[in-house]
Amino acid sequence: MDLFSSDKITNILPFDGTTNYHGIILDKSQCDFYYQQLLEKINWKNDEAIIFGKKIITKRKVAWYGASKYSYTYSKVTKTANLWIKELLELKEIVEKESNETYNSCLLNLYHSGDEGMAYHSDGEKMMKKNGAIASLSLGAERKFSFKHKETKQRIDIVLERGSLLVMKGETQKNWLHRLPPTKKVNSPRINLTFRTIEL
Ligand SMILES: O=C(O)CCC(=O)C(=O)O
Ligand SMILES: [Fe+2]
Repeated sequence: MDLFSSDKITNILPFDGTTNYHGIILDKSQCDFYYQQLLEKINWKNDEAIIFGKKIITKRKVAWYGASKYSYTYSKVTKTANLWIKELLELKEIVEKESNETYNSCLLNLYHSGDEGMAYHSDGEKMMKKNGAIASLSLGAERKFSFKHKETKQRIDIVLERGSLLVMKGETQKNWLHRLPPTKKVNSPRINLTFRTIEL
């Protein structure tokens, strides 16, 4: 985190968690460069899960990367991490410096258009470090992102700008759900990267 960016970092949650919006941390040429590289080089796959005994295949594409071939089973489907590529290691370093945290894995999502989103959930999987920071970097189309408190149901909306960083930490996952709502207003793709720390 540099001296000049720290004053624009704000916790967007009113209580029960810390989610800092750092604003735009990548300039336009970095955004264009990494967006293209990731589109071409990432091992994108449609996500699969078994829900109520039925196989679900998402339109959104996903990929999981990390420092070793971590594997875990979620909704009866086993996933294995791909090994870091150069561009992800570069982005990881930028994000680690800006957030003052470290990460050992990254989940990537590719939303082809505003039709695709992600339903309310929290990211408290067993293999993730408890209350560990999750750093969300956005490339491509700007999208709205929403939080909903698990008890009070209070909602907080934010626009995730291209090249922006949002860092969820502390009790955010315990107390709040988040989602990427689908929207008719967006027709272009977005890539999101969430850097995380997993413990095996
Ligand atoms: O696409 C996003 O901004 C969020 C993705 C997300 O919540 C997740 O991968 O857990
Ligand atoms: Fe999430």
